[in-house]
Amino acid sequence: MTSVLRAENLGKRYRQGEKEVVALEGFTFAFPQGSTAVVGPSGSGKTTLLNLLAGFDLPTEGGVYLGELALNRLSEDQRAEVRLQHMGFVFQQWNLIPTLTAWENVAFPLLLAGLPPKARKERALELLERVGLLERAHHLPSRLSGGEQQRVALARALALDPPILFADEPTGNLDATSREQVASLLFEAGEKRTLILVTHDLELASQADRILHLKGGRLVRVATPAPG
Ligand SMILES: Nc1ncnc2c1ncn2[C@@H]1O[C@H](COP(=O)(O)OP(=O)(O)OP(=O)(O)O)[C@@H](O)[C@H]1O
Repeated sequence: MTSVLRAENLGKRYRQGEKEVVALEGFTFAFPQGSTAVVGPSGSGKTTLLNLLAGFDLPTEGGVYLGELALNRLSEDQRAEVRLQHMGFVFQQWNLIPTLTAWENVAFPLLLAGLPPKARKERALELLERVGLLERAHHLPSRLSGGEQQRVALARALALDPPILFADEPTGNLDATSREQVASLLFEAGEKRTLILVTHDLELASQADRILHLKGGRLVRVATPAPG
């Protein structure tokens, strides 16, 4: 198994007036290929961890490494470039651009990456087909259901075929049927990637290859769910 993303003794403290909040402490883990769910009570550091792993935020201790690359030694612009090239994101709020159609939303990262128009459209339509939404390609997000919007968001996250995929409560706003559809597409996409999934939903987490339990900012347990 190859490990592309690694956290070493990762920590984050926030200062709140006189007080210091330890959001994450001593987190060391190498994320292998496949899916890793991160669970824990509210305030246990899940979002903090995701923000550090993706380089949205910088740690107060330790580091995040993508192969040999130390993320915290890079500038904000360089980290944004690393995200564009190596990471895809699916969040609870779909964050689709409301004025762009489904395929244009999916094609947006391809535009940022400098692909020519024809290649952008072809790739976007191929991705929409993969998530079962080809016939919705020309719809604006407002004309799509929550589950459909989340599938568009997943297609967009996969546009540049990133080796790392982050998902934060990706099924949080969905009904049971859409939840299953999105979960199955997500885990399928995660099989050959490194999928890092933050969730409160233990049923969703149990479909991952491994589950990291955070408590009070610390990694307290790494569990492997029983297959099936
Ligand atoms: N910007 C900030 N300034 C100060 N404290 C913060 C900040 N962000 C997070 N914290 C604190 O760090 C701790 C961890 O927060 P975090 O959001 O990572 O937890 P979480 O597990 O994602 O919670 P939830 O499940 O509710 O989203 C909490 O005590 C939180 O109050």
